[in-house]
Amino acid sequence: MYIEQLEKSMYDLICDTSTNLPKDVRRAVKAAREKENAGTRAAMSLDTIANNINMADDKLSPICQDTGLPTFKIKTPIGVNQLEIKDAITRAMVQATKDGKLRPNAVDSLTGENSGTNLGLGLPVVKFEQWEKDYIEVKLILKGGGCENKNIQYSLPTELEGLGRAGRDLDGIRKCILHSVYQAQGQGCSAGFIGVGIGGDRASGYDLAKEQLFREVDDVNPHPDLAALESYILDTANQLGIGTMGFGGEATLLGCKIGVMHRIPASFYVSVAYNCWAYRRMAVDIDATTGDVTKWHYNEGDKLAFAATTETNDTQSSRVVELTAPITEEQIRELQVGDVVKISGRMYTGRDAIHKHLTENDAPVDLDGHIIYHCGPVVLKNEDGSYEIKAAGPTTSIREEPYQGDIMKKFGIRAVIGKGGMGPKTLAALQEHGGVYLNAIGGAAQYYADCIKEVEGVDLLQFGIPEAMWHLRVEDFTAVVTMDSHGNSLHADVDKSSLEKLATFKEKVFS
Ligand SMILES: O=C(O)C[C@H](O)C(=O)O
Ligand code: SF4
Repeated sequence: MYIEQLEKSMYDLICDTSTNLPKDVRRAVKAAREKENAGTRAAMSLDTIANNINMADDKLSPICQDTGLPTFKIKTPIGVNQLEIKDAITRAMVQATKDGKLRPNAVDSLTGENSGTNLGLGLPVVKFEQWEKDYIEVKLILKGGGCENKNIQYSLPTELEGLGRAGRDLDGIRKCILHSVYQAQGQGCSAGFIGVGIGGDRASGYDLAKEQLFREVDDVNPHPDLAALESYILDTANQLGIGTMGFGGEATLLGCKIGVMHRIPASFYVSVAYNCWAYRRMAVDIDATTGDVTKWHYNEGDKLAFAATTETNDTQSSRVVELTAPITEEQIRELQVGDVVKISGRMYTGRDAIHKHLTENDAPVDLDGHIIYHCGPVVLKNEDGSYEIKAAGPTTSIREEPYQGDIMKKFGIRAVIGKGGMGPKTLAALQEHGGVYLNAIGGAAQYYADCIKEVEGVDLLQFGIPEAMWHLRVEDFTAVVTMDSHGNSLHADVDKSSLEKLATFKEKVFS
């Protein structure tokens, strides 16, 4: 009985973490929304995010399609069998994957094969500790890949762009943390949260940083120097003007939590774990004799649902252009950075494996005039053999920078949709070939799944569900032109202006 109940409790924890944003995170998103001026791109993005949080609630579906790398941190009373807990988690992970609450996310690093179950070497991460209490505590974080890629570790002393020398003191630490927010730009789906670990070695420093992400967003650090640093960073980072999705704006960082540990004389690390707004972490207390959940954490206060978006907000300050593939070069050349595009008709997903594949092979379909969506959806197969999209937001586009321009030219692709923007190589290709980069709202997986009316086919499914080429029929799929065919890039502009702003925080603040 204990075993079955424990498995059910673990299943509930996994599903809730994936689908229900914690209350403290909701409060932070709400505060960000209140800061942004209506009608701006940042406000529009936060509206979409708020809508998406509601939709995930209603459908009990993943907030973001990237259900991340699961890390369980467990404390057990002396005498509790930890192997049984691990087995219960394993079974619950498999079930949650089958039910579309988790995307199959475990990929063999050498062969690229997706296990399909979320189980693999070292996955999920499960860490145990013993404690004196008589109940079990299980914490879970589902940390997405795009924000994980923006984690950064500094070894002091160092030189930082914009900020100059960062020495081995509190002010050097301050500079590293500010820089970590700058370097993430919008790529980790800002507005984000950071956990910082000061000290340790490379591995324990990152562990400490990630551990900070289990703190309540609105707690106060008991260490006065760190409390002051946390509040300084939160205030200052929000002056960088990076904004939601890197579109520019007032809300860049929603939480900063800093922990400290000893180091050895030669090493001085500042490790930063960046988490997107889709900050999915939850914890439960479990009765050690029955396996029942006795308490949910992060549960103080009212559960905020967000007011629905008004259509006018979307369009107030932008031109809205409707597009249906195949698109002509002429149509693309008319688009300018800042235009809002509503797409109906066909688009194809393609992310890391597809981009590599297309550089070396022919495309399985005619891509001339078509749209590629950087997306790895959560998909379930129905009994009649058809597919259902359960979650389908964009992935970070910059990973395709080495391939994108060449592929667009080779196959005649006119538009790519993703998030976080792309670099100079792609920008040059857009100009030369007549292409456009469209930024969708990262993490808004329910919102975009709703725009997908049908899966009309799939190719290269052998790459696994997230990496396959899905043929989608969409309606009113909304995205913003952030790189156009005239050499303009909103991402380059925001990077430049935020670096200039960063440089104004060069002077010593903490001694
Ligand atoms: O893998 C994904 O679908 C998205 C990823 O988390 C990302 O932010 O790029
Ligand atoms: S797509 Fe964005 S919101 Fe989703 S896991 Fe990646 S970084 Fe987080």
